[in-house]
Amino acid sequence: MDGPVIDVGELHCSYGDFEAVRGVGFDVAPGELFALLGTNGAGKTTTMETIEGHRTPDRGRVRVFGMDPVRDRARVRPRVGIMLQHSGFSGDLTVAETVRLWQSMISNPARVDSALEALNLHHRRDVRVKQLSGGERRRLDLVLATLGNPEVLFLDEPTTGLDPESRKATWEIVRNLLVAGTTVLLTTHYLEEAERLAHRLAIMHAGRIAVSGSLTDVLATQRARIEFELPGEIGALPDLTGDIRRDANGKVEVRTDHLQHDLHTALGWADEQDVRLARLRAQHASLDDVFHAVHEGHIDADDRTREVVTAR
Ligand SMILES: Nc1ncnc2c1ncn2[C@@H]1O[C@H](COP(=O)(O)OP(=O)(O)OP(=O)(O)O)[C@@H](O)[C@H]1O
Repeated sequence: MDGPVIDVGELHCSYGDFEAVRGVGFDVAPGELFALLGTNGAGKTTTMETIEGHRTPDRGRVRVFGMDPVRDRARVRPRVGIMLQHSGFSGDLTVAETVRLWQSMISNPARVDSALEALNLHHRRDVRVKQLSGGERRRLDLVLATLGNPEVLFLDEPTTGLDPESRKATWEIVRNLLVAGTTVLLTTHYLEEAERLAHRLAIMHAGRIAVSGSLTDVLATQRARIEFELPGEIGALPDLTGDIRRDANGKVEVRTDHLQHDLHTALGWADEQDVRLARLRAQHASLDDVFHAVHEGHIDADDRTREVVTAR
């Protein structure tokens, strides 16, 4: 389709007097994975549920395939797969019975066997759902969400509670879905998950998007860092473009917009002074740094200069 698959603008949602989502806006292009990150209670699930059509917003725009997910539910729902944080299936049914039950409720379902094989659950088909491990249960949730071959998949914390191997297996499945052209909206607390999977991402805090864009854009909102240690007898410091701080133990930290230039200068200075820069590290900002800055309020959604909007 032309235009975004998901289009959200100035979205506001409340629980009673409490406004949980305060003017959120983003769009997701066909075949793209967009990740919503954020602190606990930031409003990710509320935003997701509103786009899924489970909640009517106070105000703002929500469009999926250009349609209103609440008003046009009958036309939107068959094209969408949803993996909730907690699915409500009976634990007494076996895995195969659960998949068959779900299959009977949707149009265009995949075959039970191939769906279970894809997520390595085939050998567990006759086990009751309540006897599955947490990881197997999450994989079953993913089987159910993808059973109708959806064009758009909503994944709300799909790998929470999974061990590293199961998490990687889930990422592989999501990657295959992306290759097949599925559009994905993901919420996660795992920064690595967003780094590995997302084409674009947004970090939410207190109901707002603090920063959004491609990973490169988001990382560019924070300065790079150079760290080293100097012996106590060296009082001078190199003349760098970045901000330099030195603590009582001789540890030096530089925050800079010009990593390569300042690193070059620092190394030249060390040569001239004949000093060793012990424990030298130079690195661009990580997603963890950006997340921390958002959490600490150093990136504010109202500070529009910090918001990065990318043109695709
Ligand atoms: N049913 C509800 N009634 C009242 N307040 C709610 C309800 N559901 C969520 N909230 C509040 O709305 C805010 C946003 O919650 P939401 O679950 O959307 O955040 P989240 O970013 O998904 O959080 P988490 O990462 O912890 O899952 C939180 O302050 C939460 O306490």
